[in-house]
Amino acid sequence: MIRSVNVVGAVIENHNGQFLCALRSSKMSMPNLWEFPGGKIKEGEKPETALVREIVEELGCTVKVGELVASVEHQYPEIKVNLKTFKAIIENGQPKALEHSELRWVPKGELEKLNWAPADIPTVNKLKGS
Ligand SMILES: Nc1nc2c([nH]c(=O)n2[C@H]2C[C@H](O)[C@@H](COP(=O)(O)OP(=O)(O)OP(=O)(O)O)O2)c(=O)[nH]1
Repeated sequence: MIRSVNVVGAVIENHNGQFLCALRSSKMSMPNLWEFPGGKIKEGEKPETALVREIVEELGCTVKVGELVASVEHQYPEIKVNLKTFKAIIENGQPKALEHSELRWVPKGELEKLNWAPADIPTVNKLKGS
């Protein structure tokens, strides 16, 4: 059976034009790859609601979700990921790496130097060209 998951990721930009990048920990699936923080959408949940929930769980802060950046279907060897990334701004709190091994603010010109989860590349390319 083809396994597929619907996933949301947050593109969070700060006032210096840097983007919040998160390194998946060695305990997560796809370990040691950079991603946009977020996670799986639950059955019946709106993508925007899922993103707010996941950011509280992973970063301990609340965000306001904005426009869609990219919608990507990526087939990994064992799973198909449907990833939607959204712009988001922090409303309350400071992001903390509650589940990731590292958080890093990266200017857009340096985003492509990170070792990204492959499904994230179209989002990185859109930001680079924006
Ligand atoms: N969160 C997130 N996941 C991504 C991105 N790119 C990408 O390929 N993925 C993949 C990794 C995982 O296979 C899946 C998301 O799973 P996850 O482990 O982050 O989600 P979750 O927190 O809801 O998971 P769980 O621990 O509840 O099972 O999507 C991304 O930018 N953000």
